[in-house]
Amino acid sequence: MSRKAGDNVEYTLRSLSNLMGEKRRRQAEGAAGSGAAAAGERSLIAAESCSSLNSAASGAELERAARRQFQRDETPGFVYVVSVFSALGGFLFGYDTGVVSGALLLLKRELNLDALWQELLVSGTVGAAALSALAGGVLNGLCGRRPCILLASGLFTAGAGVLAAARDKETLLGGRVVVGLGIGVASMTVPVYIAEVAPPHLRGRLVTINTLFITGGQFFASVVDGLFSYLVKDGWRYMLGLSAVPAVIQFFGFLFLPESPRWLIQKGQTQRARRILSQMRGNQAIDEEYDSIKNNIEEEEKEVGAAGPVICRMLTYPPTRRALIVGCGLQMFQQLSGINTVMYYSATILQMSGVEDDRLAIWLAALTAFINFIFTLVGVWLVERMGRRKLTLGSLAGTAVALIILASGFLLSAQVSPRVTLNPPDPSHQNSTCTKYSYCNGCMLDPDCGLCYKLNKSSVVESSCIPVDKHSTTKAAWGRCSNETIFKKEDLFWAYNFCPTPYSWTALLGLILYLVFFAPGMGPMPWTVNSEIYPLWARSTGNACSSGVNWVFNVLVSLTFLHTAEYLTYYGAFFLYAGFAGLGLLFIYGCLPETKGKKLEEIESLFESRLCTCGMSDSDEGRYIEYIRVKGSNYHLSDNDASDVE
Ligand SMILES: O[C@H]1[C@H](O)[C@@H](O)[C@H](O)[C@@H](O)[C@H]1O
Repeated sequence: MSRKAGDNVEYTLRSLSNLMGEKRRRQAEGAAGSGAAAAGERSLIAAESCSSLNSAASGAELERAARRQFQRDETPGFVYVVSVFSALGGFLFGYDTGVVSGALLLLKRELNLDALWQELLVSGTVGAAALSALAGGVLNGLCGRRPCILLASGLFTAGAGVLAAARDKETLLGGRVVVGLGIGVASMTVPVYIAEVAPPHLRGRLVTINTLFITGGQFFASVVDGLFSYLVKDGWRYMLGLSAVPAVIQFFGFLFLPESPRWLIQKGQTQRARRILSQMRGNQAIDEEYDSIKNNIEEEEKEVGAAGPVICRMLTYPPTRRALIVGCGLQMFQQLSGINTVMYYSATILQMSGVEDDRLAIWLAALTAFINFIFTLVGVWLVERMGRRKLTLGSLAGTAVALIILASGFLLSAQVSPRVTLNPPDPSHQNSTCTKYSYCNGCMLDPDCGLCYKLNKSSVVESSCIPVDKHSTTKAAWGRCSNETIFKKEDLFWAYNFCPTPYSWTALLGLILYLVFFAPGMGPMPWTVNSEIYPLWARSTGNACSSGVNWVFNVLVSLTFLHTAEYLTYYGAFFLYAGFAGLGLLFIYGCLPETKGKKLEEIESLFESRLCTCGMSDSDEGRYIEYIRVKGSNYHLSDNDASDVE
């Protein structure tokens, strides 16, 4: 299972430099100079390895030369093409989850949607994604990754068509459910597929590109929402239908793209697997990789047996049980840190900070999505440099601090919440709860009310808490703030969901910091790590479970946010998420091992020791043991993993 067991490869050079850890390694590399850089030919490296094996400096030279040679064995463009086409699934996941907020603004007017229907259209998709992610595990195992990606793009296309042509809300719900089914299958299949075709040294980066596409899809959706919000009639048809374009491109692209070679080997289709593997590896010989995958599968079958449902085998076999706990835990903490409420709530946070205009708020929300996207790009850059563990820990620590700042912003705003000074009589004589609030804070937390006020310099004057218009939250149901054009001319303001205070910028700062920290690590790493921690026989099921957990917590957090805010107030809700982020930090510190650079077949060995003992072995991080094969046809710079010592 681990490399120890499955290795039948002859190594003629072992570079062992654990004496002074990473620092010393760098010094040695620096001293190697440019002489070694020229040593590119394999034979030359082999010759050098014989004459200078005992010298640490020469060892470093060889190491460097081999590294250069290895890097020259360029990964063929084909791997990138395959990854980008698969990541279109991530783009559609991001687009379809992101676009709905803008579409709803138009839909609720045109189709007269009440709150329940709006909720159904949002959570119908996420709920369907949760179910299909779980079912996707079985499909992936039986039919392979490629048919699942084709199925997902088919569902995306069909869903987009239904949505664009919908005449009533029931059809809309049907379309949203179909799209959700596509999202679920894509979210669990794409990371697995990319991880299986990528070479180890690029795997983290390529899988993280999928999350870059998710956040790219969310950003693109917010721009489309902004643009089509000007098209009041039928604008939503374009918003919801546009996703058919990337879906069709992905579908046709994948008709010509190959199945995962690892899945093929598992199914005994070895000739096809060899052919695809050599297409993916270009000028690098594939024997070693092929053998190691094959040996690994055979050993897995011997060790775990093939009887019973995969999930039962996973739960009874300690290494996969531990991997599953780590994978699901990561996905759970990703959602419990509140990313989707922060994104969803960004427009309001921006309004709190003084952005009065609705359209401007939509565009600024697009800016929020852009920050999420750009900082995911930072994650793509960092993942192979810092490794998964450090990146995730750093990201979650920053996220927790940002949540505390965000919550403090709301807390300060609540404490200086303006008083309600006017109490105009309700012309409809309907008893409304709004009149009972004497501070803006209470008024803002009631989803039926908003504050109508004037500003004297920067202080709120002549304020009243009035019921919100049933069809649009941008105005009051009656009174001074019920006609947008008139009240804006009269220097009146309408605040729904927020209170105007001088501390609102703290929340804005918290929001920006949140995205800056969350996006490079906690956003992509749960997907990336899950794509690599399970052995082949358990990979589909493991990813199905963890993606399911992601979607279930996504629904839970989004659906409970408004209630949580009502009971705990906004700052309470964000303090709660900060608490979850704190727990997540402990979990990740204790339980997440480093998987950077390892072959998928080697990762299982990381879960052989007791669960959550990773923090204890942190001191080993400076230790560096590396095998480099210099004789034979493959150079695989292997891992800095002490468990490889024979
Ligand atoms: O990794 C992604 C990403 O961070 C998205 O921005 C978020 O909306 C998803 O829920 C999450 O799974």
